[in-house]
This record gives sequence, C-alpha cells and structure tokens, in this order.
Amino acid sequence: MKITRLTTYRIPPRWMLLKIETDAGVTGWGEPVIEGRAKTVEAAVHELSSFLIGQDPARINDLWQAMYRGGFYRGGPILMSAIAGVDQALWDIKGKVHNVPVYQLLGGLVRDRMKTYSWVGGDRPADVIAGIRRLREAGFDTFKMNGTEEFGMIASAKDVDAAVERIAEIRSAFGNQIEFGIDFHGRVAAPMAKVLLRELEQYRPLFVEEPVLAEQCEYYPQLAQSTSIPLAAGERMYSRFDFKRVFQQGGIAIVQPDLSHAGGISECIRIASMAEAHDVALAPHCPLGPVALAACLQVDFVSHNAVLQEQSMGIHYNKGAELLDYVVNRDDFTIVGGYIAPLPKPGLGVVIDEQRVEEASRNAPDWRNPLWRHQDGSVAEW
Ligand SMILES: O=C(O)C(=O)C[C@@H](O)[C@H](O)CO
Ligand SMILES: [Mg+2]
Repeated sequence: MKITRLTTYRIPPRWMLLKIETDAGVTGWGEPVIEGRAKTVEAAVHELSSFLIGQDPARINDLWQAMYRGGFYRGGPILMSAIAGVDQALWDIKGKVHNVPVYQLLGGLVRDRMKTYSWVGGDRPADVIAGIRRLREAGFDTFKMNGTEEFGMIASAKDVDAAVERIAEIRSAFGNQIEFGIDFHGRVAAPMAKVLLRELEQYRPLFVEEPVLAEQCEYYPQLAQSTSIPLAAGERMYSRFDFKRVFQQGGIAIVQPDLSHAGGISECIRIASMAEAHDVALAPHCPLGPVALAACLQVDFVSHNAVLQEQSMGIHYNKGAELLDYVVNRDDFTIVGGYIAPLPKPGLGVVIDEQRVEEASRNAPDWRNPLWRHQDGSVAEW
C-alpha cells in the first residue's frame, strides 16, 4: 500500500482536519492544528507530504522517526502538531486495514468506560454556577474553568480575592457533589502561583492546571511542595523529550499531553507510559474537534493511568461549529453520566462527514486568540 495524497481542511470553529489517501482506497483522518496557527501547521503538513507520498502507511514508527528526526530541527508546537495529525491518520488507516479500533492494535481495553469533564465559565470565568447546574443536568459531575482573568505578575489582593471567591461559591453551592479543575492557563506568574494555590487549597480543587507557564516548569517542584492541590500541565509540551524533564524533576501529578500537539497517538502512548512509571496520572488535553477526541480516547482506553478526558462539547471556543457537526457516527460519542464508551468502529472510531467538511472548509475563519493587555498597556497572558 502507498500514500497517494494529503488534503487539509481548515474548518470552523478553529480546527484543521487532514485526510490521507492510499492507493488501496483506504483513507485515514487526522487533526493537525495549533489553535491560532492553523495555516502554519497546514504548511508544515504539506512540507511533510513531499516525503510521505509514495511511502507505506503501515510503517508508522519509521515515518514518525523520519518526520521527527529527518528535518534536523525538531520539536515545538508546529512540527509536532503536523506530525500528530499525520500519525493519527496513519493509525486510522492501520485500524481500517485490520478492521479493528486502534485500541485493539495497542493491546486492548484496560477499562470499560472513560471519565470526561466539561468546561464552564469561558475566557473570563463567569456564570460558572449556572454553567455547572446546566451540565449537571446532562450528567456531568466534573468540570474545568479558568482561574483568573488578566493577572499581574504581582497581583492585587482584589484580583486574588475575586479568583478565590468564585471557587468558594462553587463549593458552597455544590459541596463535594462535584469535582473541578482550575486552569491558571499560564496567566499566573511564579510569584503569585504560590499565593493563589495557598488561598485555593481549602476548597480542594481536583487539580490546578498550568500553575505557571510551561517555560517556567522548573517551578513545578517547589509549587508542589507548597500545596496539596495536584498540579497538572502538558498542553504546551510537545514530545516525550519535553515531558522527560518534568518527570525527572517532579511536581506534576497529572500530565495533559494534547494528541494533536504532542506527536499523535505514537508519541502520547510513550508519554503515558513514562507518566505511569513515575506514578503520574494522564488526562489528555482536548479543546479541539472530533478526530482529536477520538485519538485521545484510543490512548485513554489502553493507558492504566488515564483518569480524565477533556472534550470540547459546549466549550466557549466552539463558535460556528460544534464537535459533532462533522461526525456521522454521533451516537458513538454519547456521554452518559460523564462517561464515554470505547469507540467501536475501526481505526480512530470516528466517521467524518466529508461533504460537511468540504463545505465548511470553503470559508473557514482564521481563528486567533485575543491579545490581552494589563491596565498599564503591557501584554497580559491570555
Ligand atoms: O482546554 C484547555 O485546557 C485550554 O487551556 C484551552 C487552550 O488550550 C486553548 O485551546 C488555546 O487556544
Ligand atoms: Mg489548559
């Protein structure tokens, strides 16, 4: 079998899908994208296609190594997202050729269902109580929200109190009937992370995510020493070589590799295994589309240390399209009581509505995240 064509589709709300075709008529789908840099990743995918066309799609490991090592420069969000989408599509092809879901090719199920969580509150966390109430009616009991808005390197007591009071209200409204992660989203600088973690500890969040920016990961051990709140990170780490340092230094209790940013299924399986060896839980990051989620689930169902799966249904970013809009087998993505079952179909387990994707790709918005600024006009972390 040979790869014959790679086609990319940038689609609302801010995703990109990749279709890899073969001379045997078997097609695989991937989701290579960096939110806000879709066109850059698209260029990277097409740079890789000149190597990939004519190759045997069954040789996923060799193609992965050639894409990663063959260009001399390696790693980073753009190349690793391009590789991720290609890798996902190659696993999709392999599963379809053998007529089994990818998790069967990876040794079979370690669990019968996977726990998921839902975002509430949006970019500027608001109305989280109402959002939780609505999602609880849909069966969710685990949530994630942003912890702050713009937040100074040395933040005011007023801004700290606003962040803490929001969490206090949640606990007072729902007690221990719900769980929630707080995403600092890299908005909190190292000096303030310790302060905020201390103030939030009494409300026992399930985790605090990106307590500092990934480039400040050397603070993880001391932050972990300062709090009992499990710390989580990973969406802005792109390979096992990035995660290696975090495992070696410690401090992170939950790793959150993104299946569309960290080299795909092949790399995230390796990251999951490294995490398990360090007694670190796995909670793949996935604010993206259906192919990314399907790839996450393939890893979740074969990873003992997978504890939680992010999914983007109803997320504040999904303006103009929702996760299931491009999916034919929607029922397979049904979430009951917060849990999702293994996707039964071959490959990644998602059947893409190609006509819908084609149509949506004709005038896709070129999504950008907002540029936030502090009151003094300096750039603020979004
Ligand atoms: O889902 C998360 O945990 C996020 O932090 C969302 C962020 O990753 C945006 O997708 C960036 O555009
Ligand atoms: Mg996050």
